[in-house]
Amino acid sequence: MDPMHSMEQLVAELNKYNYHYYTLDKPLLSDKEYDALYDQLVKLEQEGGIVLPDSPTQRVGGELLKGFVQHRHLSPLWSLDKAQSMDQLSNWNARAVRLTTDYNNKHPENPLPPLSYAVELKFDGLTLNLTYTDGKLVQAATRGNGTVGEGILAQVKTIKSIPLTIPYKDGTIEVQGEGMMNLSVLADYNTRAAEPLKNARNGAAGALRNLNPKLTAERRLTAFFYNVGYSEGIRFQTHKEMMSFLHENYFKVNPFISYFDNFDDVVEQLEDIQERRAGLDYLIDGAVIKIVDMRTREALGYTDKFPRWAVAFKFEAEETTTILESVSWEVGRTGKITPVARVEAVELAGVTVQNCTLNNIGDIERKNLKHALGSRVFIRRSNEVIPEILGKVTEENDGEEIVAPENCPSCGFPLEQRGAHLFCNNRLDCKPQIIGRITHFASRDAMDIETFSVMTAEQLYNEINVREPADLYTLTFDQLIQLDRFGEKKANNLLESLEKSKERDLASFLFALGIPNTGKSTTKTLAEHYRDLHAIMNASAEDLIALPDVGGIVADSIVNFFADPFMQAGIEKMLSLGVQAQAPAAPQVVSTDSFFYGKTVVLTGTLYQLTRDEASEKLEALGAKVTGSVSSKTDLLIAGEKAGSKLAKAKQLGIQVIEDEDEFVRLLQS
Ligand SMILES: NC(=O)c1ccc[n+]([C@@H]2O[C@H](COP(=O)([O-])OP(=O)(O)OC[C@H]3O[C@@H](n4cnc5c(N)ncnc54)[C@H](O)[C@@H]3O)[C@@H](O)[C@H]2O)c1
Ligand SMILES: [Zn+2]
Repeated sequence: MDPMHSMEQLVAELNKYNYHYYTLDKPLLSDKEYDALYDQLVKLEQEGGIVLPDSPTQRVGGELLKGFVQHRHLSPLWSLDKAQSMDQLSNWNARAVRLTTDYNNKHPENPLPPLSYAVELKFDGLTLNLTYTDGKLVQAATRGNGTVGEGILAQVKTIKSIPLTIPYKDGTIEVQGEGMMNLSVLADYNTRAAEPLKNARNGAAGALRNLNPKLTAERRLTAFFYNVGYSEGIRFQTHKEMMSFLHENYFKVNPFISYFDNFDDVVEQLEDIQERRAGLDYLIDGAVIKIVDMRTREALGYTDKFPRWAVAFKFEAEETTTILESVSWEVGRTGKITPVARVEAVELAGVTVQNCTLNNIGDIERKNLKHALGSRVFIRRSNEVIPEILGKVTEENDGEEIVAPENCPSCGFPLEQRGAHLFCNNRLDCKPQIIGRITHFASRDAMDIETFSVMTAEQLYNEINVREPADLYTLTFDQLIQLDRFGEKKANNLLESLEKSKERDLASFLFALGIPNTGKSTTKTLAEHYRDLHAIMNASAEDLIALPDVGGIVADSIVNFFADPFMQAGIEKMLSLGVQAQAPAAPQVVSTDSFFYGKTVVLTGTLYQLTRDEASEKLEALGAKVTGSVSSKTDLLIAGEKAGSKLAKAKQLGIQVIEDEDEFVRLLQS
């Protein structure tokens, strides 16, 4: 195809995508795919030296929606130059260095200071421009095309963290930030929403560009501010000054901002942010590097589209689209049936994705995926979890139907729907459930039976009829030695590990039983409170609810589990075979002298002199309570290296933080 023709096609295509993304808030492809097409266009334009008049490379943002009043920004809002690799980033820096040197050669009497950089998170939400006159919020607008945006004052006023009045009363200013939906808020919203939101960015953008502010309020948005775009009465010399101004005027500014004199340190910080990304409660799609000195910013100036004094370093995308090929149904150890999707292989965040989770049949309905087989879907992968299907790209029901099974795919038993999930109730005779229960029983945090794996469980099931955890304790050397791949040594090792596991403590034993909805921390609470297996087996739901962290669902699950004669028999059998399930010795009376005594402590980040588990144990021995998340009840945060969102939150809440590991260790010993 001749270049002109492909350029026209690309422009048309990209403009269509822009319209769906910016104007309708309903993207037709992932950012990753969009960016690839966009880069292709930029390349053609550069090679051919021609730019079509309606090329998206020439404009910031999108078209305005009818129905909103327009707002002309007092100074234009810019897009950001992008770097997708370290090379591109170095090029950006080289240009900044060169322009500064040129300037200094021309103005030797008043040179610019050496370059220094601010590194901020690049929030992935909707740009907001707020206008304050004499201290009062008088307008709020989207970025629009950069010059004119849509007035969304009523919508923005529903964001509780945005101040309606500010102390600065010297005429008019405009400040810019990003309207966002926290991921925890999105998850919570989606558990109740008739139509779940596909992602937090669309959740925020859709809510803000909606004519009904009530809907905006329901989405419980938040906003981070990072720029003063226009001001009558105040000038800043540095970015730091500007950020202090925003902070002093009650704007929410992000705590992850750092300043560097050396470009190599900037690069290191980018890696650091990338590692923290998965721990943040909001979406970021990169980091923004800005030159700190305002006079230098003026000297470097702007291109048509963006400032030369800032650059966005884009991280690897976490979202893309692919084709949903088929769905299979897997049976878990509790009998829960999970739909697993097979998708057309696609690269995402550094790995090839082929399997995605669909959670449950309720989710398939809610996400409008019922007729999605063979269609294009959005998938998202964050951190190491298996990617999730977020929804269909188009709204039409143009795919084949995903048919939920009526019978267990493994044992054929009729399935029962409870809530959003399907269950196979044939617990005693459904192979994957049995294998799952036995494997879980043997796992590290449970009975910790060394060398035991799913394969062992299957082999024991197939060849020696092992049907429940209790059967493990009846195994004999003669039985094991007959098994495939079992030599004398392996058989003895397994028997020894089984023998050793009989001494596992009560909490681990309870966890090993695999009570539905009951995790490690709950079984620990149970063991510490009751200190006796039969007391727990006989506890009523009322008693259980009185314990910390035990709610109604968990209490019912525990009671139902122990009411089951099959479980009771299995437990008694294990006890008769020598399993002890003892509570640990009563806690030592601790001295109240320790610095940590009576404090609620959270550990985060990497420690080097001891593991986090060891640190927890020591803290507990000194009378501290160690918890997992930072809240207003936290007294102290121990932040090791690479601490992420917990550290930020603790700082926000004004909680005492120990960041120096040596000091922490010293306090443990004193
Ligand atoms: N999927 C689609 O169909 C589609 C269509 C169009 C655009 N897009 C996406 O949008 C991007 C282009 O959008 P753009 O031109 O607005 O650029 P951009 O969104 O990548 O960068 C500019 C914006 O960054 C925001 N920002 C966040 N944190 C900031 C900080 N700390 N300091 C300064 N600004 C900060 C600002 O709101 C600013 O407007 C593309 O890269 C693409 O990924 C996707
Ligand atoms: Zn079954």
